[in-house]
Amino acid sequence: MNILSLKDIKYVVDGMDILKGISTDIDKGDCISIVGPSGSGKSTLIKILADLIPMTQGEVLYKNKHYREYDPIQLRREVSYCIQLPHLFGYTVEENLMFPFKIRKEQMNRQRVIELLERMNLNESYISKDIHALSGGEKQRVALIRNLIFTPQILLLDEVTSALDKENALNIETYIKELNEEGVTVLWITHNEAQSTGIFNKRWIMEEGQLLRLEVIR
Ligand SMILES: Nc1ncnc2c1ncn2[C@@H]1O[C@H](COP(=O)(O)OP(=O)(O)OP(=O)(O)O)[C@@H](O)[C@H]1O
Repeated sequence: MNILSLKDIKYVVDGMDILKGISTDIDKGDCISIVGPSGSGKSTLIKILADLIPMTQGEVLYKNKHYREYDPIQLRREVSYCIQLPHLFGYTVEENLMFPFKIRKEQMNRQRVIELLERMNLNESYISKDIHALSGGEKQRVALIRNLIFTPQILLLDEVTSALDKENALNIETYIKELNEEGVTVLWITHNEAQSTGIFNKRWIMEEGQLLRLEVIR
């Protein structure tokens, strides 16, 4: 089943064609790695799919409906976006992990939070930690947990394991693979070609604002 359709997406800034008309379909359950040289437009495309920046021209359809037909809050719950240098707010890890519950007007499910912390190799004590005391890799993991407390339909990831050591990067990859097997569709910008879990079923190769090639891996 087709979950996302990209129709001739263009993005122009100051007369520069950053994205030059990208069209493709994404099936539910796809796990796609997006690769390409620096400046080829990978992050820009992901931000458009995350509904964070408006495209200059084109359409994105989610479950056959235009993005603009959805309530933006609902869309953000279903299409979740996580970046390399995530923004954590306030002072503590708890404030950040409480946020997804807060916007749903729910009490924090502490058990769920602990389960995810442990899954990401962080223990319960992290809940009360000051975010300013976290390493880059710990911040990346806290941000990822914030995105995954409520499982999204689509997960958009931009270099989310860049600050992690090999073991933690592999751990996250394994977890994302499990989510994918449960039906979450994943688009993941990664420079790490040696992803060892065989997680991806497709690869998009971008160059100069275009989708140069689409490879089917399995
Ligand atoms: N708002 C903007 N204003 C000016 N230039 C922009 C803007 N957004 C993107 N660009 C330019 O568009 C090009 C593509 O940027 P983008 O971040 O999407 O590339 P990328 O493939 O993700 O690169 P990297 O692998 O280095 O992260 C770059 O040259 C960037 O400088």
